[in-house]
Amino acid sequence: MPYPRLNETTTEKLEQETQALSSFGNSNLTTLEAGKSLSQLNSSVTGCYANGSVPIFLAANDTCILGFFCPNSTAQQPPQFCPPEPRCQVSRYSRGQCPPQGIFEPVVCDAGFYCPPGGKEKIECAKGTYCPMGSYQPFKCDYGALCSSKSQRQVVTVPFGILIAFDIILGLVVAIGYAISAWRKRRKGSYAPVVSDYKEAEDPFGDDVDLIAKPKRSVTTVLENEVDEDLSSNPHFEIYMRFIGRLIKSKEVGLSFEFEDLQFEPKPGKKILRNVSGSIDSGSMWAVMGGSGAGKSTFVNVLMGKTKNTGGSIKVNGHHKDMSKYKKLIGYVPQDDIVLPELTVRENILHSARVRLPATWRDRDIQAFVDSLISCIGLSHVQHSLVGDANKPVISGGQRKRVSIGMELAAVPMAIFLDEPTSGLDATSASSIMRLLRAITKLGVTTITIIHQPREQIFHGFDNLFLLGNGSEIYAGPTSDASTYFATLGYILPKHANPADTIMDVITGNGREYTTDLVWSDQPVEKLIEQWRTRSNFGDYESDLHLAPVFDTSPNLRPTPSRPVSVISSPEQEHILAQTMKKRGGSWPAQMYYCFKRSITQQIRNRNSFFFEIGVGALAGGIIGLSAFAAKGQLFRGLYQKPFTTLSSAVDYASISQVGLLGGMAIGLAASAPAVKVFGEEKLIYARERSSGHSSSAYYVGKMLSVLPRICLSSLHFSVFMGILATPLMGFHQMFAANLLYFFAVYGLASCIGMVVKREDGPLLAVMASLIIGVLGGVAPPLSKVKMWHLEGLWRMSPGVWFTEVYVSQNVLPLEYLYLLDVASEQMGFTFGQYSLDMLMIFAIGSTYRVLAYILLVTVGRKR
Ligand SMILES: Nc1ncnc2c1ncn2[C@@H]1O[C@H](COP(=O)(O)OP(=O)(O)OP(=O)(O)O)[C@@H](O)[C@H]1O
Repeated sequence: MPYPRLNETTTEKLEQETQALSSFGNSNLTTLEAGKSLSQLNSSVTGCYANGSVPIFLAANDTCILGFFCPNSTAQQPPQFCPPEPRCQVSRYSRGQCPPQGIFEPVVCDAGFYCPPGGKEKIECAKGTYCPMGSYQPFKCDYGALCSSKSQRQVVTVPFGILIAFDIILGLVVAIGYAISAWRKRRKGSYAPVVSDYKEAEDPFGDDVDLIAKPKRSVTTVLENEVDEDLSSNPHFEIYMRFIGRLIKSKEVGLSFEFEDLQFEPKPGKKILRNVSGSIDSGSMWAVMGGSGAGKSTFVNVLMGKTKNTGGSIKVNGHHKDMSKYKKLIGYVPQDDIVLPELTVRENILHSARVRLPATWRDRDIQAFVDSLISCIGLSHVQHSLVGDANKPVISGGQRKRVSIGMELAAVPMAIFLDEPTSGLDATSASSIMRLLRAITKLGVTTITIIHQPREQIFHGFDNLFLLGNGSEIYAGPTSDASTYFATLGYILPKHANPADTIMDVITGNGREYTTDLVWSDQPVEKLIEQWRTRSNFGDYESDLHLAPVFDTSPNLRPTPSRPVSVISSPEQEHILAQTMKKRGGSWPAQMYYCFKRSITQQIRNRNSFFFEIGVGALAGGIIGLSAFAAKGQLFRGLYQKPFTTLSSAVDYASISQVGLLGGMAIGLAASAPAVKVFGEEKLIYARERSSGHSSSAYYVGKMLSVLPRICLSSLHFSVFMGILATPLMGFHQMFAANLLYFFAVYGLASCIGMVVKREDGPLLAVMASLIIGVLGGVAPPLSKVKMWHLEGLWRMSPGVWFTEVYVSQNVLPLEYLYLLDVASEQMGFTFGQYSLDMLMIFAIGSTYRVLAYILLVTVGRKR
């Protein structure tokens, strides 16, 4: 609305009003800037439109503060405030503006215009600039922003262009990635060439033998004399064995275990392992058998150092050592298949090989080794298939089990523990896996396998048996002696039945049908244990029974020469072992890189969740932007600067704080659920890798870096849509940076939650936690109130409060000349003008979450 300039009509009106004012009496006149005496004011002309309205002089001279339009005031007629008409008052309280109530009343410069200092002019905002309400000079629009003439806000377009470009690039990268992987799959269909590369040389790594003298039994000797025919006919098997020969040069540097009176009693009175003693020679193959709940897994876990024994002792190579020291040389195939479902069979095994084999191996060799291993475990035809999981299976359960075994074999451990490796496998696959294990045992690898119901052929493949019942040892010794031993106890194992089944019946207390009337008719498990402890009957009955050998040696399995179960380790061998351990495992940067790469692959394979997260970010930004769209960028209104404070409308401290609050909460919603999965879904795989010597920090850093592109993209989508619609005054780069840091913090927080809660509870709890830090943004309850409660410190521990402070501060500071910001700051509780500190604190809190997440990762991983 054009403001009336002095003309004849208004002059007349003013004169009338002046007279009326004189008749009213001068006592009604007041000034805010008491620069004038009443006599001076008497001589002034008042210009309120409403009859009888008495103006308040706002200044003693023609003062017009920045951002105001004072077209009519002069030195003689200083700016005045006229008491507003009721309708004007309502308008000021609700919309924040009302036309001037008098001719000398200043008015804040209209949006879309700017009023240069002095306030005498109101100029249209030119194209390429924008003028929010109360501008005294135009704000320059960012490059490419939509700013027509008379714009009161800028609509940024460059970030939108960047976003589209990123999305196109992302789409192309994904498409190219798929094309490459499809091409690789086709190419890898016949990967035979690597075989010929390695087959011809007797020892392709000859000079690499820096650890030990020649092996007792060379790979060639084993290959020629001690391997079952069906294995040796596979050309890949030879390659595989030669690779193993590269690492395991001699039986003397293998791992042997001696244990005495091993006990595990997690709580008083609950004995899981009771005084288990024995020894396991290096390069021997043991089967651990017993009924369900007999303590087999516990025994193996204690032996490996995964579970701390509560009594007894374990020696490795004759020395009392911390078992965790040997983790790089020990392989463990858990009962459950802990594999990454988003990776292919080959990728799972290759990752394990890359991370655990010596850093000196060339990647080409590692790949060739993995190819040969995959062939040996019968997975060549599915090597490029995704592993999948129980919910979305891609390969069969038996194949997944073989992947799990392959991941350990790929590390060429010196001792391998397997918890029911054949469960879920068909008889042929089970035999083939056990043959492979037997072959590597002959090269010096100690193999300890928990096994249920092995078929007869597999049973005979074990050199030794360890039988457990109720946590106690029932038998430990050569498999071939077991029949004799049980005979001494009065059990005759039928010749044509599977001895494994018969033994299981006996040691679980169901062996009545195999008893002779020579001795006891039936023996409870306790009796068997007692017999084993005393062992006196063994010798007594042996000669009387004249037992024919019960176990036939399978024609497919060659007997292993029996060895004395004793271990002597020389200082030289200890040194060799120490050197071996040092050399095992990829370097830290390599491990980190492989984890990073693997995680990126997982994200690409999980593209739906990736795109969903980005889409939710865009949607959340768009919704918040829409909610503020109608305000046209005017998200704050404070009290005007002195001396025009009296002209102030109702303040609006809520809009911009709410944008900050909603922004924080929306980021929490968009980011927390996917973030919780980053580590939460992989706790088991991490624990498995960690127990095999994988660096925790390399894993963590690799994972963390891999989600940074995702965080950036989500933040960009969120910021662009919010920025375009809400058009806040703060620069886009500042808004993006704040959002990015807040995404970073939420990811950290959600990672912590994911570490400690159950997988299924993670997303919900992470969302709740991120909403809580958002609510602690200092908006409701306002930070000023929180300060009164002396709880500001608590609030300041949340990134939400710093984040909201950035939003509020950066949106009000450009209008600092117009509004009383110290009053606003006091009312709201926020401190303005500490952008760097605010950003630093969001980053610091986010980083603290990250450090906490790392500590939790290591702690939780250690417990598993
Ligand atoms: N840390 C522990 N705290 C309490 N009880 C435990 C603990 N570890 C194992 N147990 C209990 O000890 C018993 C033996 O468990 P373990 O897993 O060793 O048996 P298992 O012989 O491997 O059985 P299965 O063949 O069924 O896998 C079980 O009853 C198990 O619940």
